[in-house]
Amino acid sequence: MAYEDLVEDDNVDIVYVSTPHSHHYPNVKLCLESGKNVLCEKAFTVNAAQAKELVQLAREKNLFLMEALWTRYFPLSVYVREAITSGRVGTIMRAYADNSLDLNPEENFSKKHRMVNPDLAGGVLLDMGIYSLTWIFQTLYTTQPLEVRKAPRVTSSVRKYGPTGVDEAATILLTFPRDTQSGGDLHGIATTSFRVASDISNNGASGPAVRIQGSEGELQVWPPIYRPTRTRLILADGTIEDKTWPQPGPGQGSNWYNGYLDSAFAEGEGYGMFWEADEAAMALLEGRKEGQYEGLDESIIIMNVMDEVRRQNDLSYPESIEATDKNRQD
Ligand SMILES: NC(=O)C1=CN([C@@H]2O[C@H](COP(=O)(O)OP(=O)(O)OC[C@H]3O[C@@H](n4cnc5c(N)ncnc54)[C@H](OP(=O)(O)O)[C@@H]3O)[C@@H](O)[C@H]2O)C=CC1
Ligand SMILES: O=C1OC[C@@H](O)[C@H](O)[C@H]1O
Repeated sequence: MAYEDLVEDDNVDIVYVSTPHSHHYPNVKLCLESGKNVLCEKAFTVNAAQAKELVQLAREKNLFLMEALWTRYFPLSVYVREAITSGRVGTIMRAYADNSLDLNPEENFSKKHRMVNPDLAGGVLLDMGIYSLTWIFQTLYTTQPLEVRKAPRVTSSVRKYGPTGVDEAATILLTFPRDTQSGGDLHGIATTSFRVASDISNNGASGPAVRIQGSEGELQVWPPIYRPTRTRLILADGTIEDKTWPQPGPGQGSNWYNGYLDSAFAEGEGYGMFWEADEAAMALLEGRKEGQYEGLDESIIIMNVMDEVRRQNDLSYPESIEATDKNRQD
């Protein structure tokens, strides 16, 4: 079925867009213009200008639009955010987050593969770095009262991938302004790489890949941070709270293949998208127009951060996929 036919179908309430990043903007736009609600995979768009235009369109048409950042909707993430907002770790001050998978890009990806192809907005930042930024944002930004949240300042370094010129590693320092009475500025360090691993052992031996530090304690999350299953809360009074968070699915050893890379990377579990899909369905039933754990304004701010990282490191995609219809007309 052609996408044009799909969006004309009266039986369709909502469309899940899961094409390569380069195609999110035109695909989402087609859906919204045809009156369809949309759940759109990460990274939301190629740049913030595209995200802003889609958000404006969704709001004008009173349609639901949400970035499908599945991690935000896991019970594990709800627990971590609540441990922060309830004050269990004291005044939150700093977070580190790493999402690195030693993917050996030369071996695993042809130059045309969406992970490394600039024409499809390939590169580590939009595909994997988005998860490191998600952890920094959902702990240091989303946990602050809405009215005091401020976009971060950004300093970054990027290493490029020789064969195609996209980014293969990024290190981002984020400073979130916060008033002195509430604890002052917060620092976040987000890292991502195709060439080293958050957990080289693949069994947790490398330790946590997210650390969230407050005045009274620390929260830790074990990799992979896009779909974590293990947390530890350590408090200054000696408390240690270990938890595991099973993901629904056929289970390790089932030989179930998640469709990503070769069988060496089969994950054996993967129904975790249930939670974000459920959120989208609940929003439609309740008449909400955004996801409750990452609003559209926050998705735009995160796209702004990635734009800034690319600007600082002289990284751009072809104009044909950076453009918006608005800036094409100007
Ligand atoms: N949340 C998660 O865990 C994951 C999220 N993702 C995200 O999902 C999205 C898709 O990733 P993935 O499934 O790996 O992508 P694929 O490369 O497998 O493409 C998905 C679909 O997009 C369409 N497509 C692919 N290439 C092109 C192209 N050059 N031009 C037009 N359409 C194309 C095809 O749809 P058709 O058959 O209809 O033509 C294809 O089946 C990305 O945003 C990615 O970041 C990916 C993996 C895991
Ligand atoms: O979104 C994703 O999460 C799972 C990873 O394996 C993959 O790189 C990425 O696209």
